[in-house]
Amino acid sequence: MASFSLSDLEATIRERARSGDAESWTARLFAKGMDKAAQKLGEEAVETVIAAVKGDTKGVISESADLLYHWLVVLAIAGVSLDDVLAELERRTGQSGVAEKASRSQPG
Ligand SMILES: N=c1c2ncn([C@@H]3O[C@H](COP(=O)(O)OP(=O)(O)OP(=O)(O)O)[C@@H](O)[C@H]3O)c2ncn1[C@@H]1O[C@H](COP(=O)(O)O)[C@@H](O)[C@H]1O
Repeated sequence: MASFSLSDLEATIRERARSGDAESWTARLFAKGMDKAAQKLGEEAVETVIAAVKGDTKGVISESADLLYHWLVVLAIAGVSLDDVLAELERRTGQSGVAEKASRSQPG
């Protein structure tokens, strides 16, 4: 299991965005704004889909890494944190738990 987390990458992205470093892809993407970042996210999503459909395992891993990185950039520009998304996923888990219990208690 990798010791690196999406939370680590989110922190790196925020730090690089603040740096304004001309060599930093992250800083340059933030400077270009949401339209460019969202476009890159869409491209990486499509490239991931293509790799998956082709059965290209290495491609799926590499494109997924690009996808997650650009997804976190879009989240940051949108002012949304990884925690916000995880909280929503957690809420849904709770909801499905309630739905499952309800269906189990139904007769027949
Ligand atoms: N995980 C990534 C990461 N994944 C992808 N990319 C960059 O995303 C870019 C997009 O890939 P493309 O193949 O589409 O690039 P491109 O064809 O040059 O782009 P366009 O011409 O389409 O605009 C590439 O330049 C990659 O380097 C990333 N850039 C940075 N990170 C992380 O962010 C950290 C900070 O990076 P800097 O901001 O560059 O310091 C790094 O240490 C990494 O941890």
